[in-house]
Parts: sequence; C-alpha cells; structure tokens
Amino acid sequence: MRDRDLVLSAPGKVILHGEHAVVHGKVALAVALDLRTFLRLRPCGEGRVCVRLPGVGVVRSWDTPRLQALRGGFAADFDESKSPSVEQLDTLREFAGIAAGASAPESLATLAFLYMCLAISAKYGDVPSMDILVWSELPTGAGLGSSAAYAVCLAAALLTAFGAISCPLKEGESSARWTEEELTLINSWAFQGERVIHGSPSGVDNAVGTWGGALRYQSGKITPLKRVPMLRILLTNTKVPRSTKVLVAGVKEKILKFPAIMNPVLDSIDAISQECQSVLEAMPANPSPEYYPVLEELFDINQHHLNVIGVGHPSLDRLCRVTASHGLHSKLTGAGGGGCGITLLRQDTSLLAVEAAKRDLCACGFECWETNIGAPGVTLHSFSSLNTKVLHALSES
Ligand SMILES: Nc1ncnc2c1ncn2[C@@H]1O[C@H](COP(=O)(O)OP(=O)(O)O)[C@@H](O)[C@H]1O
Ligand SMILES: C[C@@](O)(CCOP(=O)(O)O)CC(=O)O
Ligand SMILES: [Mg+2]
Repeated sequence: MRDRDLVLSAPGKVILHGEHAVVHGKVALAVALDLRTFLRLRPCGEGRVCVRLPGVGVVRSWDTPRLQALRGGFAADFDESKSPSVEQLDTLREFAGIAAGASAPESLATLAFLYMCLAISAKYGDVPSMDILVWSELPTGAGLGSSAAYAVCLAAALLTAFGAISCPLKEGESSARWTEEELTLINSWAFQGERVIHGSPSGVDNAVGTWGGALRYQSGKITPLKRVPMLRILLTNTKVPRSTKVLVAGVKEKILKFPAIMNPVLDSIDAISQECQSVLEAMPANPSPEYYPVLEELFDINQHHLNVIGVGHPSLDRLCRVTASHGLHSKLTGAGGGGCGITLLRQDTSLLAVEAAKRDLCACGFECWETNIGAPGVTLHSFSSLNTKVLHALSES
C-alpha cells in the first residue's frame, strides 16, 4: 500500500448508436465525454475503510477485520471473469444492511464498492486501511455512463492500492496512464462493478471509461475508430430519472416475448452502427456539409427503433420535436426512459441557431450544453494539476 494519496479520474460516455442492442451482441459506437468522475484514495492508519460518495449520499465505514472475515468466506469464488453470484450479493447486502432487491443509487453504489473491494482483496491481499472519496461532474442515472466511470475509478484505485498494478505517476508529472495490460485488468474489474449495478451490462461503458477516445464495441471486442472527425454534439438532460438496470431488463423481456419482431429491430440498429462507422471513418477531420444528411437520418431511424424496443419517453419525444423545429436531429443516448439525448450539430451550425435551440430546450425544463468528445480514459493526476472545482470537492474531509 502506498503512503501517499492517489487521485484518479475516468470519463463518462456518449453512445452514438447501439445502446441496448449491444447487450444482445450487436455493434455499438461510443465516445468518451469531457465530464469525469474523480476518486481520491487516502491511506489511513486506523484499521478502517471509509467510503464517501457525496453524489449518492453515502458515508459508510467498516473495520478492516470485519471486512477481512467476510472476504474469508468468499475467497474461493472471487474471480474477475465470473459474474457476482446471487449468494455473494445477498451476503454483502446483509452485511451492509441493504434490503433484498433494493435498487436505490446509494444501495447499488455501496454494494458495488463492497463487492469490488472484497473480490480484489481475495485475489491480491489484505484490505488496507483507507479513506475513499468519489466526486463526479456527471449526472447520475442520466445515460452518460456514471456507473461505469464510478466502477472504472474504483477498479483502478483498488488495484493500485492492493499493488496489483503499478502507480505510473512520477514525481513532478501532472498526469499518467497505465500500460495496455494494466488497463485490460482495470477494465475487467470495472465490468464486475457494472455487473453489480446493471445486472447484465454489455461492457461498452467501462471500455470507454478505461480507454477513452472513440470506439466500436461488440461482444467484448474493443476496436478504436480509425479516424474520428470533429463532431459537434449538443447534450440535453431531460432530468427524468430512470434506472439502466430496469430498462435493460425490460428490453430483454420484450425480446423474449416477441423474438420475431424485436430481433430484426436489433439487427437494424446493428446495421445503423456499422453504416455510421463507415461514414465517420470516411469523413475528413473538418467535415464538409455533404456527410451530415446520412448521419442525421441515422439518428432519426435509430430514435424510432429505440421507441419500438420500449426505451423512449415523452420527454425524449419532446426533445426531438424541439430540436427538429430548429432543423436539428436528435436521439436518446444510453439506456433511455428519460435521461439524456444527443443532438448532432453540423460544423457550420451557427452559434445563434444553437443558442435558439438551447433556449427552447431550457424552456422545457431541460439542461443542455455543447460538449467535446474523445476525452482520455482513466488517468492518474497530481493534486496540483486539478482545477479548483475538483480540488475543492476532493479536499473535503
Ligand atoms: N459518483 C458516483 N458515486 C457513487 N455511485 C455512483 C456515482 N455515479 C454513479 N453511481 C452509481 O451508478 C448508478 C447509476 O447508474 P445507471 O443507472 O447505469 O446510470 P448511468 O450510468 O447512465 O448514469 C447509481 O445508482 C449509483 O449506484
Ligand atoms: C443500455 C446500455 O447499452 C447502455 C447503458 O448506459 P447508461 O448506464 O444509461 O449510461 C446498457 C449496456 O450497454 O450495458
Ligand atoms: Mg450505467
């Protein structure tokens, strides 16, 4: 265990195409967002693990001997390639006083932490005394991959604290990243955290949180996009709360009920992702207008498909109508059912036009902002390199 604080961060993501279909083996295209989750891990000498998650209202602490005892009963079963078992999660729920089936953000976040901490400990050694604080720029439960950013941060911090991976940040450096091999390990443990939170995630969100940039994802295969043009995207948060776990389960139910109807829709979403990939890879860095009509039409078609598979919401319909009245095309992103939508802006969409669309979206009670995509994946930081807002959030003790 290091004797100094660790500070690291992982980005949220935007799924351009393929949400939900990717859970069923289809292609998704996803990009890292310039909004991040930060984690500070501070060694402490009191035989306790303290976890503070202000985003979901969690302040918990446990004695390390109690955690160790709990881990003892699980050790043989913990492995990053296996799904958390029902029995393991039940035992952790009972330990943490979480009701069976509880799906409140604080319950899932606590459960994910306990699972990852004990599973990593079972493999790499005793639980050290530590104080963990997580703070995020991402809205929680809005489709921007906050669960994955949280899981990636936990995986990277715990693996580093347990000595399973190196701490690549050298004295005097402002930031550093891990090797490919270490990132692969971080990604596989983050996937376990996502499994605790989502039930049956595809793994696309934790892959983007780990590697960043823009990638194609299918059944665990991660391929960075060959070339990503400067895409301008307007993000709108309808602020309608929803749970990815519930939405993913709903889609599965629909597929089981109407396989002959739903499977062709998933195939069509797969084809949309592939078509979008070819267009993106053919676009020059500063794209001319001719590329946009196809991208816009793909957004429209996919938004209809997502409604068909049952993950739309009246707030998202409204978002699409408002942006259409400004000649702009939108679709939901992430699990849907509320949460965020993305609107494609052309390279030459004027500031005035964007401002007018934003004004109308805000008048619906939505929040929106233009965003940069292709941010770096999980990163270690020196304290001095953090901006004041992050520094302030992580300095609270
Ligand atoms: N900053 C955070 N701190 C602790 N837990 C978090 C944080 N962000 C997200 N989570 C966990 O992730 C869950 C939200 O995940 P999910 O429903 O997949 O939505 P999304 O990933 O789109 O934000 C929350 O209920 C919480 O358990
Ligand atoms: C719906 C899904 O495709 C993306 C979910 O993203 P989010 O949790 O809503 O950010 C699920 C998954 O890929 O695991
Ligand atoms: Mg999520």
